[in-house]
Amino acid sequence: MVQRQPGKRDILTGLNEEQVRAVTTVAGPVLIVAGPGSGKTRVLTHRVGYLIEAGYASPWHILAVTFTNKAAREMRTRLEALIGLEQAQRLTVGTFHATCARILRRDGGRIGIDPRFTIYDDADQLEAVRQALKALGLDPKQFSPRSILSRISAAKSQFQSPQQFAEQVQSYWDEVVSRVYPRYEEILRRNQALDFEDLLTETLRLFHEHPDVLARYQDWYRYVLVDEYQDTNRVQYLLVRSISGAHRNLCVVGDPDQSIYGWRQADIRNILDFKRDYPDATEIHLELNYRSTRSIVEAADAVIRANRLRIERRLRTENPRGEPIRLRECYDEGHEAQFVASEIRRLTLRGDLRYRDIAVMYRTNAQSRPLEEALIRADIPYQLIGGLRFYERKEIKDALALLRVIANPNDSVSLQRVLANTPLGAGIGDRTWQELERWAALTRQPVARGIAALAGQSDVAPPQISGRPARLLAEAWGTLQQLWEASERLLPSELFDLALERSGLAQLYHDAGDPEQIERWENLLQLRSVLASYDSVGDGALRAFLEESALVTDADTLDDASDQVTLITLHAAKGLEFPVVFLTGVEEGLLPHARSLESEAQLEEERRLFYVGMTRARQRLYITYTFRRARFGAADLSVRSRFVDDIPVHLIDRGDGPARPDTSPARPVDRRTTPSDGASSPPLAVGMRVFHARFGDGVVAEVRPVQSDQEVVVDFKRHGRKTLLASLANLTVD
Ligand SMILES: Nc1ncnc2c1ncn2[C@@H]1O[C@H](COP(=O)(O)OP(=O)(O)OP(=O)(O)O)[C@@H](O)[C@H]1O
Ligand SMILES: [Mg+2]
Repeated sequence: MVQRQPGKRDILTGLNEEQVRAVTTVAGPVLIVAGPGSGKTRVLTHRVGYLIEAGYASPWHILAVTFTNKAAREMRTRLEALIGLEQAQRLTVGTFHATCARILRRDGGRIGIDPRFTIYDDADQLEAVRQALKALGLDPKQFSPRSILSRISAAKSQFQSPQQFAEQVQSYWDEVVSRVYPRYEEILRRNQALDFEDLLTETLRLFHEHPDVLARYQDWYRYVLVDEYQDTNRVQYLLVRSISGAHRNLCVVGDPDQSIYGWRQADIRNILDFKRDYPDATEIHLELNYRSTRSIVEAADAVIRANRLRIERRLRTENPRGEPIRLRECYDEGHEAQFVASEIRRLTLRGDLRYRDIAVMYRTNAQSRPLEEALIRADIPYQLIGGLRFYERKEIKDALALLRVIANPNDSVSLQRVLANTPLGAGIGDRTWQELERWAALTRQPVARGIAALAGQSDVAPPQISGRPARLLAEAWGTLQQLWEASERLLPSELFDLALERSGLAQLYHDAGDPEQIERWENLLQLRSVLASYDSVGDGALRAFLEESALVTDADTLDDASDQVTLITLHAAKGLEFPVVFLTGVEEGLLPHARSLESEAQLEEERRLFYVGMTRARQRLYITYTFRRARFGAADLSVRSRFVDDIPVHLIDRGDGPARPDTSPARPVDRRTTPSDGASSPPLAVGMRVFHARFGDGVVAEVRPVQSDQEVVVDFKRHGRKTLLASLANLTVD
């Protein structure tokens, strides 16, 4: 096949002067700091193309690090168009985690890591914490495994060993964590598993202990490029510095104003310190935003300028002014969702916009539910990013656990899952499992070995299990052995079929009649088609597949091909762009999130998050907030986010009055008199004594006109100060 090989010129066309400089300054360290939509990612991609086309490097000498697998795939696709498929395939483009996993598979043996190691994803890690808690006799219901895990992950990413962590314990909570942490590590080691933190820290340890290995990678990756550099943490920073240490051809791009992963130990100093660590670095600023209309750019600029901890920089664009930013107050979250759905309907009916051009964003995952309901009711197709993902469904996890056990028999967490959830383990109860675990902890051997001993295939003293459970375990072991043997000769998709059949999963789901089971079977078939795409990979195909599936991050489920509205959290939306963006729930307590209200630094991070959301929009930006919102089961009055106040009024369109709930009979709206329905509300004035059904007696402190209604601030005797909408509050005047 003859491929069109574009030359240098092609790679530089369509770039502005500064972008060309960023692409062609190939030697030495380069720092590109620029605002959203200024072409940072585009520059990085073209730079890779340029290095190859201009003859500076062969594809295999280039390492490009992206923030998500999705971003990696996108970059690769663009490069295929720029430099041809063959060249693009030889590049290393991936996330930190994927890159490190590859390095450890190859060279981890030098520091005692079995190349067949399993990668524990978030759910596996939580399960390991749960197991550790149980082993310590602590109740997972009392000590949130999620919080413990995030504390452990934080410690690990700061190189704190369990011992070091224990030495600096200061609270009761830390004390609990310090007991769980070593157990957690032990469980991972016993299962030959690495968590996400390990992938990075173990790679660093490998480099540190074996300089010859590091030297090999340094020589290999002569050109290193990193996107979204502002969100790298300390460990990632050290990795980048090590790998690029010899040639120093390191190019990083980022935007300190978009640093939103502080809670995951991202360290904004990495970008600020770059110049100190590389005093000879070429620094390039990209000035122009190509993504958004002038209204959006000016509004976003005004919002971010209110942060104090930032380098003064102006965002500007030559794009047309476009439409104003649409700010809408809605009655509650149901009404907000209705408003979003009806706007989407309106926009798409006009014909120039498709569903996939539209994204609805929110601060927390839980906010997606009413939105989903409204979209379903309006018959609008959508995809949810970061909800219950495909890979988190039970049947998928079960099948994956089975495949993992086949790839690595010593992975006890997966083995337990297989025995607990598939017909393979039918009849094997908790008691049996507890004994196996006790045995494993005592002998410091993988559980698999205990089972092998029961089946008469290992010389170690077997666990104390006899009778029917022992027989069942031995049988299951026999089946697994057949699968191990088969895995040597079968293609991934063939192995999948065999594994599903032998484990009984196929019969369980396929032969079942009810729709839910059929849906599960369909999901399994979908998984099979993913596996089939690895059939052509050759040796190590199964492992490559398991690797990818463990590393899929939230943003990776985004499927560009389908015409669907995207529902996504602000965190996952980083780096993406959409013609139309709805930012919903822009309220105090949500954005900024309640947890961030106490510290200035966290408040600033929340503001950056809002800024990231605003700057995803190309043509139209909606900002919505509610008058009241159900939180923790009870409806609470909401206050519009302070961030909105920083948008210059002339850029805003508030619509004509508060957006009105649609009182169609399809969804009866309780108590939903529209605010303009003010006839029943008494005239209120400051100083009046009033009574409210829920809050009791109070005195009016303030009255403000809002569109066609009044906002009343009342000091209640028992419940303190509340802000109410006059037409809805049903206040009785004394
Ligand atoms: N010189 C240019 N001419 C035309 N369009 C451009 C140019 N540079 C960038 N763009 C377009 O502008 C948009 C934003 O570019 P890109 O995604 O690379 O920005 P970014 O700086 O990486 O943004 P973010 O900070 O949000 O990740 C893209 O659609 C890109 O194709
Ligand atoms: Mg980008």
